[in-house]
Amino acid sequence: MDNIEDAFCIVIHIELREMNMPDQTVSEAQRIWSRVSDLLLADPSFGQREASIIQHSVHPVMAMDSIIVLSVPNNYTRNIIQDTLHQAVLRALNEVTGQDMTYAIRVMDPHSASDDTSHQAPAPASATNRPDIYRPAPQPAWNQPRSKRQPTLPDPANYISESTQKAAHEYRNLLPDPATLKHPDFSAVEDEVTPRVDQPVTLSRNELSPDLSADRIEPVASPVSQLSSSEQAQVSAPAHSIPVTPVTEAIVGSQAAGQRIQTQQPQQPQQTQQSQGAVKPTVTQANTTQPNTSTTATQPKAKHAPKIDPETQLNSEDSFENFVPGENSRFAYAAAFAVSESPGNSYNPLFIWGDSGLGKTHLLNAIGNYTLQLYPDMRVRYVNSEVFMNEFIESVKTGSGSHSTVNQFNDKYRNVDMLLIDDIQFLGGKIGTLEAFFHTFNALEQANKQIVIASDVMPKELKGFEERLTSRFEMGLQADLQPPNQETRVAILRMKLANSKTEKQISDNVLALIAQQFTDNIRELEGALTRVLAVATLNNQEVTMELAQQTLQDYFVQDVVVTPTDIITRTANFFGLKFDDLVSSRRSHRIALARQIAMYVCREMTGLSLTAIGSIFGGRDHTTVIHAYQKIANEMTQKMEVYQYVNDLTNQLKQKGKKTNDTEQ
Ligand SMILES: Nc1ncnc2c1ncn2[C@@H]1O[C@H](COP(=O)(O)OP(=O)(O)OP(=O)(O)O)[C@@H](O)[C@H]1O
Repeated sequence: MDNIEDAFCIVIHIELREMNMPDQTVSEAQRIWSRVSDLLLADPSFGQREASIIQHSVHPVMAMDSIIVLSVPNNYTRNIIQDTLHQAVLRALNEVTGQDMTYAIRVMDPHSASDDTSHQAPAPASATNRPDIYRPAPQPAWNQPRSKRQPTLPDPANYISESTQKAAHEYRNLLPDPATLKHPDFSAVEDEVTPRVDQPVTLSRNELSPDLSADRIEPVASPVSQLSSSEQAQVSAPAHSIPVTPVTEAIVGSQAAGQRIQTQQPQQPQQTQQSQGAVKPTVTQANTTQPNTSTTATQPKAKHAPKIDPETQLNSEDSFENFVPGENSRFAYAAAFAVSESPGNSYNPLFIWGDSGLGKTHLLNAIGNYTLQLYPDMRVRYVNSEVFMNEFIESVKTGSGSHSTVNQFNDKYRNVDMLLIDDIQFLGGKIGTLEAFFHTFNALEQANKQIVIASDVMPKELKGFEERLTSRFEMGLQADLQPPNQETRVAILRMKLANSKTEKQISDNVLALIAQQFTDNIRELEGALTRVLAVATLNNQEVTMELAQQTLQDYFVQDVVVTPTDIITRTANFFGLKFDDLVSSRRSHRIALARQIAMYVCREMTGLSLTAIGSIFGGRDHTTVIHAYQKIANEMTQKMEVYQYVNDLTNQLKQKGKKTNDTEQ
């Protein structure tokens, strides 16, 4: 019998006989499978993933006549056996038994039969009486040593739609065999895995905040002296000083995204006439697209605030389900999916890189969220590298380098099963933090814990990183994200529209028009959709081509120089506030609204990371920025004045940016 499907039919008959299944059929199956798996594991053509499946995920149930019944935990495992191991299993069975033997697979989780009921044998009535045979092994915690782990993958169908799963598995053939990837040799660093805090740590110059002049830097004692100069500056900065150190670094980094940003500490703006009192924003939109206060358009339902899990720091809103894979991102998407399904086993580290706004953070969060759905016991942590650095420096600062605080930091990032680190490029030249990250990386890699890294450039283009680290990044799988093509951009817009909860319809022509104008950055694409929806909703109009064209006319002029200082200054002026109000901790309604609008515009116009924006606004957390961004995006479609503030502010900034450009040319 060479058709595996026939075997499944036979299994149904076998199942009926299982109630009286003689024990020797069980031991016979175990004997056969043990030898078959030895043969398979000796085959060098199989990768880590297959080896792991053979060793841990396949359990012999019984052998009878010329069939062996194997149980696997889920459809995913079954598919891999059928797709990549089928012929080899048949060959090995024949070799071991000396006869034309075949196999049948039973998927243990009954729910996972959803996509193949024709193949699925019903659970035998005797199953509950034969726990050693029919029940899956107890679900172990993921922090157990790897050798003791049992398969725990529940049915993905419980968490993710069939179409998403199908797409991810379809693209999987784009991925290389994990076994072909080189893996780092850790022998050289074994002794160093836990850095000693009593040894000098060097902080590099660029870990110093550029706006902190050297004479402001107080002498620091060991182990602070082990940090780079910019890290030292942060350590020695008085608690009340403005937490700008990481921000300025990020700002410099953001130039890659085509923005020119000031790095010095923003000056308090001159009091202008405008800033003496509240200034009503000037309306600059053409009449047809002006939000109309007198109309009561259908209000979209308020989008709930993003949920950032305090423990994992994952944003629950970013999933594989709401990520639209296109030609530009299929490889990264498939790799991300594979890593979620088989963390630590397939591609480690996974290095995702691409320009701003192309979905790196989204994929990182999707990996974390999906992994936790599949493996609820796993310890997953998302961190932006700026936060990583701040926490590292804080650990040195708080305990004056004592073992306890540094160890707490180490524990936090080493005692995880999956570390997702975003914007790694930010650590360039931060010698002390890079050292800490190097050891974290090694500790995790050695323990087969999954590491996923996001960056705006590929490993070998990372600036300020030692070769020992970039070479490690290169040893996993690198997956890039490119700007999406027109078709994918339209698909993304369609999905964002569906998820926006607005009741407005937008024709394909209009979606195509928006997609044509925003080609390089999906965040901008989303921003454009938000504006078009806002104007239509507030005017109670349909979204016509004309309305869309007019709304987007001047939206995001290319090559405009916009700095956070400009944005904060102008927003403060708009609201009759001072620059300092927006970066202060004050929370009056007016200040909070102005601050949220300024954060929204910063996110849209500067390409700064969430963490960088949070730091600029008085050291706020990145989750505050996400909240502000989504709140304002939502309110723009509901409140005319919010739309106008944002629109006028953007127009003013663009005008100023253009002038600056013109002067410089
Ligand atoms: N393929 C996609 N499908 C749906 N939404 C996407 C896709 N790619 C990106 N997005 C959305 O675009 C926005 C920007 O994505 P994200 O923040 O992940 O980009 P990024 O590459 O991390 O940018 P940055 O480097 O500036 O932080 C997010 O709202 C994200 O949900």
